[in-house]
Amino acid sequence: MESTALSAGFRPLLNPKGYSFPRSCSERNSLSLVRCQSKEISCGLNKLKLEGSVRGLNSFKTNVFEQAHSVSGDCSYDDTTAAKTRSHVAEDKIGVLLLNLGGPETLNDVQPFLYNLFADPDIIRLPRPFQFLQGTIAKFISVVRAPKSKEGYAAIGGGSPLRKITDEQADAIQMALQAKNVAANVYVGMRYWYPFTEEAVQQIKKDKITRLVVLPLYPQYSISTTGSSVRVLQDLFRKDPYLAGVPVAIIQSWYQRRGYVNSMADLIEKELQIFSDPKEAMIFFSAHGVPVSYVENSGDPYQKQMEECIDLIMEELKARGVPNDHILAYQSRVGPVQWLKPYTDEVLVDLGKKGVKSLLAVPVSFVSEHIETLEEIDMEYRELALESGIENWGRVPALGLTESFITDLADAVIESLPSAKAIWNPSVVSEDSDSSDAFSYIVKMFFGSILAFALLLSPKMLLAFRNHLI
Ligand SMILES: C=CC1=C(C)c2cc3[nH]c(cc4nc(cc5[nH]c(cc1n2)c(C)c5CCC(=O)O)C(CCC(=O)O)=C4C)c(C)c3C=C
Ligand SMILES: [Fe+2]
Repeated sequence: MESTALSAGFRPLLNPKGYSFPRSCSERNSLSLVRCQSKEISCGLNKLKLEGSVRGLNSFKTNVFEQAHSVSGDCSYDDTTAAKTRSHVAEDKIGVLLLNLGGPETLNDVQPFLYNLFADPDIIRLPRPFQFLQGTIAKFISVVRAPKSKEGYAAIGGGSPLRKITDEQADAIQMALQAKNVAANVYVGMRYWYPFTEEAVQQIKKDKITRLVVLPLYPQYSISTTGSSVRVLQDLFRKDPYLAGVPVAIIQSWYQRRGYVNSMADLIEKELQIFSDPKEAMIFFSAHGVPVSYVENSGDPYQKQMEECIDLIMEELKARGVPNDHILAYQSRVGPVQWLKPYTDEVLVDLGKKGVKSLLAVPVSFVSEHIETLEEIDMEYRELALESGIENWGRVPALGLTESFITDLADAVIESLPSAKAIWNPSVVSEDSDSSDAFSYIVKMFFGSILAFALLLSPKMLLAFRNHLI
C-alpha cells in the first residue's frame, strides 16, 4: 500500500557526478538524486518532540534538534514526503554524522579517555554549585579507575576496536545509501576519543554540507549516550553561523525499527542453533546499565525503551516459532550509586542456583563489539556463569556490518531527510540569562568549593570510590 506508492513515487534521476568511495570525507562526492528501490520501506517520520524532562536535563533550550525523535520505519510515507525527500537529495549536499562513544586505541590512551568520559557532565552529574570541580573529580576518578580498565583493554588486545568498526559501518552505510541513489558523505564523531565530534563537525563545514542527518549508534536513547553527544553537537552548531543555518535531523532512537528488530532476531535465532537443545536455552539480554537516578529523577527513557526493545525482539522470535524463555539484566556499573537492576552478575548466579543449564547472552545496548562484549561478557560473565552451574554458554555477536541492519540504517537516514531543520534560533540566548547573576554565582562558587572539598576528602567518600572503581 503506502510502500508501493512510495516506490512508484520515486523516479531514478541523473546523478551528475557519478560516485566512488574515497576514504576521506572531503573527497566524497555528495551531489546526487534519489530513487527509492525498496518495496518494503515503509518510511516513517515521527516529528515527535523530546519529552520535557529529558529535554530539560540536556539543556535542550532551542526548538531545534528535536525532529525525528524516532524514525519508526513502520508508518506511512505519503507523496508529499516522498517529493520533499527527492528534492532535498537533488538540491542538497547531504551529510550523515554517526555518533559513538569512542574508545582508547592503546593502553596509554586509557587514562585520558577515562578523563574525557568522567569530565562529561552527563556522566558525572554534579549539582550546579559543584560543577566547576568536574575536571578535578574526573582526573581523580580516571586515575583510580585506569588500572582496572587497562587490564580489560589489555585482555582484548590492547585497545578498543570501536574506531575501526565504526569506520567500517560508516563506509557500509554510505554504500547502502548509494545503492538507493542517495549520495552522502558519512562522518564519524566520537564523544570521548578520536575522531572527536569536533573534528567531524569541522570536516562537515569544510565539505560545505547543506543538509545533515545525525545518527547516534545507540538503538535506545539515554541522557548519558545520545543525550550527551547531541548536547555537544548542539553547542558546536549554535556557535557557528554557517552550521547554525544547516538543516539537521537527529534520529534520537531506532530500537523500534523493523529492520533492527528483525536483524537482532536473525542473529539470536542463528546462535541458538549452537545448543544441542536450542529450545532449552534461556535468552539472556544484557544491557549497559545507567544509574537509577537518571531514570527516576531525570526522566531518562532508556529503561523503558530497553524493555520495549526486548519485547519487540521477543514478539518477533515468538512469531517465528522460537518459544524460549528470556530475561533482561544490566551490566557495567561504575561508582558508588544504585544502577538499574537486576545486575547481570547477580542474575547469572541466581539462574545457576535455579538450575538453568543453557544461556545465550545477547548484548543489546550497542551495535559493535567493544570491551563490554569482548571482555566483560565473553570472559568475566562467562566464567561466572560456568562457576554458577550453567553448563552451556553462547553469545550473540554485535550487529556490526550485518547487511539487513546497515540497509535499515540507510533507510532511517533517507526517511529523516525531509524533517531536517536549521538550528538557528536567536531566542536561545535569552533563555540562558538565568546564569547571568554574577553575585549569586560567586557566592555559590565559594560555598560550593568548601563543601565539595570536604565531601571529596571525607574517608567515607574515598572508600566508596575505591571499593567501586578499582
Ligand atoms: C548504551 C550504552 C552505554 C551507556 C548507557 C553507558 C553509560 C555509562 N557508561 C559509564 C562508564 C563507562 N563506560 C565505559 C565504556 C563504554 N561504555 C559504553 C556504552 C555505554 N555507556 C561502551 C560501548 C563502552 C566501551 C568503549 C570501548 O572502549 O570499547 C567505560 C570504560 C571502560 C571501563 O573502564 O569499564 C566506563 C568507565 C557510565 C558512568 C555511564 C552512565 C552514567
Ligand atoms: Fe559506558
